[in-house]
Amino acid sequence: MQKLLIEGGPLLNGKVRISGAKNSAVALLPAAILADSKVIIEGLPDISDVQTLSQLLEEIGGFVEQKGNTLHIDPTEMTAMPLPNGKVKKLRASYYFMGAMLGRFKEAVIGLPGGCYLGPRPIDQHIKGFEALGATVTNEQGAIYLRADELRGARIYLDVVSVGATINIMLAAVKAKGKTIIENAAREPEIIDVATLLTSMGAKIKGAGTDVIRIEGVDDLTGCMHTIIPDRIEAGTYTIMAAAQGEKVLIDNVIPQHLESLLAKLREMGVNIEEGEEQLLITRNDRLKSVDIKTLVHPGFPTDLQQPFTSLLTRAEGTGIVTDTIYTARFKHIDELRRMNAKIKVEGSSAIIQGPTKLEGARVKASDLRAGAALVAAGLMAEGVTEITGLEHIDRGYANLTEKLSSLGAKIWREEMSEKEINQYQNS
Ligand SMILES: CC(=O)N[C@H]1[C@@H](OP(=O)(O)OP(=O)(O)OC[C@H]2O[C@@H](n3ccc(=O)[nH]c3=O)[C@H](O)[C@@H]2O)O[C@H](CO)[C@@H](O)[C@@H]1O
Ligand SMILES: C=C(OP(=O)(O)O)C(=O)O
Repeated sequence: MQKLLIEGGPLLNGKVRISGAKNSAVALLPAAILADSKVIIEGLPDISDVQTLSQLLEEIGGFVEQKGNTLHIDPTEMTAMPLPNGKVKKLRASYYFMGAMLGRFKEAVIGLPGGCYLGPRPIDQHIKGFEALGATVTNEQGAIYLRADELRGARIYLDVVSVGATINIMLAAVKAKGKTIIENAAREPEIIDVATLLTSMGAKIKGAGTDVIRIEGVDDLTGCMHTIIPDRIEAGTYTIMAAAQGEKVLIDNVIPQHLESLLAKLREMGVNIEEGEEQLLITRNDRLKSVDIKTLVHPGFPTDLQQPFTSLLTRAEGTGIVTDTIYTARFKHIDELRRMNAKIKVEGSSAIIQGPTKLEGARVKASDLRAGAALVAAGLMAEGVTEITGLEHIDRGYANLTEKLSSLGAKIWREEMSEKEINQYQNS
């Protein structure tokens, strides 16, 4: 087990290339289950969520071959093998095996998903969708059992705008008989990316990226080749780090339109941003002003960037309020930032940040993926050395983080933890 060390202070300079989107990748891999021949996905991020999903595809009989960042998935020999335990608990997106296996085999047994603990993360809207399509769904000892004699298209109104439910229902509906309409659908770019892959496989989908998605079921889906979109959350994280501790940083392979809400807030703070077609250039402003943010469904401010944004606010002048309306308890990073001398209090679903404060290096723990990103951003700005444990969370979603930040001039490295440190970490 390793820990991450950062000696804060050096200003970041240079270019960082953004990897393929985690939240697309984790749906594209299970989507390959639906094809009757090889699916090739290019530009995948080098993260543990992708490795875990590849292993799950192999567990159900898929043949998966990795060539650099490209994955060749041959789904022809796959079966409806139950996956009640084990790797499915390691990540959130294992829930996409429900929709994809139901779509192909009309049955599936999948353990309840893991992933970042951000407060309760129910999947009732996924289940509502599967049931509307004709499936019987039961929860037995922590595993979801799904079965249908036939899937039939349906009109499904999501009570809560959910990324996972929107994609999962799409996966189950593309091979259902007749027409499915998903109303109050989520509009994240990753949903468009998954719809693009499914369309290349032969699915008939209209409206992905809007709040009404129409799907006309087809009998067969074939293999295809697909290139994944860039990760807007990784891009947003590096943009925040550049605003926090950059001199001149070029973020490459980004779709700026995917980050409009973040860029608007950064500009309001006084961050200098130049937008290119696929690049963002961030140059230093020593005096940033505090702002308030409220997370919302896309295209609002993403909850996944709220935590790193909190770290940035510690160096801005004035009081900033961060309110998370999607995950109202997503504040486990705050106690750790306080250890680093941040002046922050949590009230209900808001964190109130008083700046500017000079952060100080400390021993801190990443409780989840974006809490980890928040601590890395803080470590870059802090005086002295910050030691971060909980790297298994960071590795789920940030490809080559140490290498990328080192190439920008950060003093960052990984070290093996001693047995005593591992015990302390596991008991904390
Ligand atoms: C793998 C993946 O893509 N993860 C992302 C996805 O998670 P995920 O798909 O799990 O998040 P959802 O969009 O489903 O959740 C949004 C909100 O709806 C609620 N809800 C969701 C489903 C449901 O059946 N019932 C229900 O009440 C959730 O508790 C949450 O408050 O979107 C989140 C919100 O942008 C992001 O933080 C995650 O990074
Ligand atoms: C919450 C996240 O991921 P997951 O849904 O995979 O836990 C995230 O990417 O910030």
